[in-house]
Amino acid sequence: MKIALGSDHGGYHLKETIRKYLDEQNIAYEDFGTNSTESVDYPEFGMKVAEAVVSGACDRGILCCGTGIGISISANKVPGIRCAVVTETYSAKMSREHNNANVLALGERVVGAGLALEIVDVWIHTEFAGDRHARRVNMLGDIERKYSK
Ligand SMILES: O=C(CO)[C@H](O)[C@H](O)COP(=O)(O)O
Repeated sequence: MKIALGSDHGGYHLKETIRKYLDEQNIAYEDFGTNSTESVDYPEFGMKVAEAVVSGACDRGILCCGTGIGISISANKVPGIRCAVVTETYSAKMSREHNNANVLALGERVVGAGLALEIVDVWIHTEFAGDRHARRVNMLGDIERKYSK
């Protein structure tokens, strides 16, 4: 599995923590920045990670900003992305099992590093359950197609 990793300045430290975790776990990743705490705009990084996932260059994405919200909204603008903002491990598991979330968003100003890594661990190692959930996820694609030109 290859992870696309990205953040704005508000999520930079958490992204770095997750990057080190991925290194330790021998999980491949591509880091799309940002590379410091200098102020940047989260839509750029949400879009880059989302595009890496929908293109197939990466299998899934992990995004961090201050709250996880802005960067997740950015990613979810890219057709084919199902980005979930998660603050605890139950939702991390469900976002994979039920929603087949292909991008995880975390807020550095919301969750501590320890909890964030537990969330990442659960999220990476949980598979989509399919069955009735596949029908519902397919319906999300129908909504995208309805509103695309
Ligand atoms: O959480 C975020 C978006 O949802 C951003 O990280 C946050 O808005 C950045 O704020 P500031 O420019 O004040 O550091």
